[in-house]
Amino acid sequence: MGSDAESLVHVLLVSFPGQGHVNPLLRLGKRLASKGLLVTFTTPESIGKQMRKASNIGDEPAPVGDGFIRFEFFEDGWDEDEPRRQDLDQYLPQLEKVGKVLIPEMIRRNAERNRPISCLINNPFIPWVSDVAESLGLPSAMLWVQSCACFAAYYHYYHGLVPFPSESAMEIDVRLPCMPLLKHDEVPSFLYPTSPYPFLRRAILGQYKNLDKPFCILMDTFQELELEIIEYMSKICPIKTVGPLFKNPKVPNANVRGDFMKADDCVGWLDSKPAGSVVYVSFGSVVYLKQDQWDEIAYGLLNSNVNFLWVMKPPHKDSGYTVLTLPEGFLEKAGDKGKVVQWSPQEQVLAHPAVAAFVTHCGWNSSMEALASGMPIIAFPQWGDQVTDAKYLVDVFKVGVRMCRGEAEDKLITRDVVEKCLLEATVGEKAAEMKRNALKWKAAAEAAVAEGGSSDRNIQAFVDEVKRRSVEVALAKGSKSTVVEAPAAAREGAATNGKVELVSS
Ligand SMILES: O=c1ccn([C@@H]2O[C@H](COP(=O)(O)OP(=O)(O)O)[C@@H](O)[C@H]2O)c(=O)[nH]1
Ligand SMILES: O=C(O[C@@H]1O[C@H](CO)[C@@H](O)[C@H](O)[C@H]1O)c1ccc(O)c(O)c1
Repeated sequence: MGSDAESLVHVLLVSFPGQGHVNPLLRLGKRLASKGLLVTFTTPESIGKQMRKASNIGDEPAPVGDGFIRFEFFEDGWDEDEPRRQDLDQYLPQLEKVGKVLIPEMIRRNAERNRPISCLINNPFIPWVSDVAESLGLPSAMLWVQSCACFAAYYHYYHGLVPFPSESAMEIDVRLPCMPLLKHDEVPSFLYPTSPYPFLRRAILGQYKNLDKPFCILMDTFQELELEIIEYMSKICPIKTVGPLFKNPKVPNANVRGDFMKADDCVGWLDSKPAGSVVYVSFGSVVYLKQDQWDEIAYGLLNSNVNFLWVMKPPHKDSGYTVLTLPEGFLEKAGDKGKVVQWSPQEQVLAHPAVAAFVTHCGWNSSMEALASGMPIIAFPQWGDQVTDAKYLVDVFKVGVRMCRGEAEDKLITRDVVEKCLLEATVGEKAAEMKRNALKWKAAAEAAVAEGGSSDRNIQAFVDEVKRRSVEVALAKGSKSTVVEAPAAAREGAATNGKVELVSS
């Protein structure tokens, strides 16, 4: 590795191996690198393999702005074809067991190669990363990859601060400070007593058990979007909003991406369509609908007569899902009005002038990408944070219409409802109003990440703090020579050029 990269303060980003977790952490990594850090991104090799195949990940550190980003993956201890990876109840404990050994080894290896790590950053579901940091005397931070509203909901649940739906009172509404009243089915659904995903509730709440360890909780949201709840929770936790992370104003190294699948080409097709004429339909990387629901959506799309781009990702072979099919003759009937792909370049799609609205499962990444692209949505949430995000997108941010309330409702949304929602979001006064609101959020998002905006200031403050702490870490370890751009406070009385040189003892 070039000595340029070696002289930079080095942070290690450890990601849960899900697309909705890798994307925001990698985007954060690029942002930190652009501000002059050396960033190493790690996640299990099973995903590393997919990322290398689908994206442009080389062996050398990639230059990003003033810094660099590089990748190192770790083995999770299971065979390549192990089906238990699809069962988080079994996989999360395995990751913790292996990660607690391999991440310290990775940190030691990097120190031996003249790039000592000064800070660890993880995303939710793998809270043990802050235990690793603590055991090695390193500072850690956590990137929360959902909304601040969801963060607050989990926080109040974990500490038992307000009543939540329980077995004895399933349908109670939940009143949280600085938030609209949440109906029982608008609370993150992992908290329902009947949730079929208790392991995800445990995984998220594990993060709250460890919440005193990270010195900073970074959030992929922005001050202006969730003003009151961010101010409220910031008095309780060391929160810094840094989103929307996907909007990187200086577009540094757009080649570094973390897709698990190569995106199909659909931009040429979009180019051939009139402005505001296409509905984009995607349910993210994990949600998988039932065949009868898929059929209703297909007929709703045909009957509405809109142009559509529909993502139909294949299920993982060990997921237990059967492959969805399209109704007979569907593609012929749609003709050039419709295009079906396995994976899309979503950021490009949402920014495309042909796209009028987005049918989304309301994962937080998709929600932020839509908001920050000025894209009205049609909410089709299923579980977890998605049901809360849908509430906010429709009733608070006012950029969408609701097509369903979530998986727990167990209701087939018929083709008539699908058609009605598609038309409501694309034609008429309500559609125009949602578009105006969406464009306001787009402008606010751009201002937040622009130089001097709320998220940009927070990123800069975080980078300065990491650099300041790296000096402390190096002093405590009596480590090898590390040259850092000193933050203003540390510069007083220090060496020239705003640089501090620490020499090994
Ligand atoms: O065809 C697709 C579908 C999704 N995504 C990306 O995958 C991520 C999905 O994250 P989200 O939180 O929306 O949902 P999840 O997949 O985690 O449920 C987002 O960054 C999307 O831009 C994409 O690039 N192409
Ligand atoms: O939670 C999982 O994925 C998604 O994460 C996003 C960020 O937290 C969130 O906004 C979205 O709604 C989720 O779908 C996830 C769950 C289970 C699993 O096996 C995964 O690989 C990811």
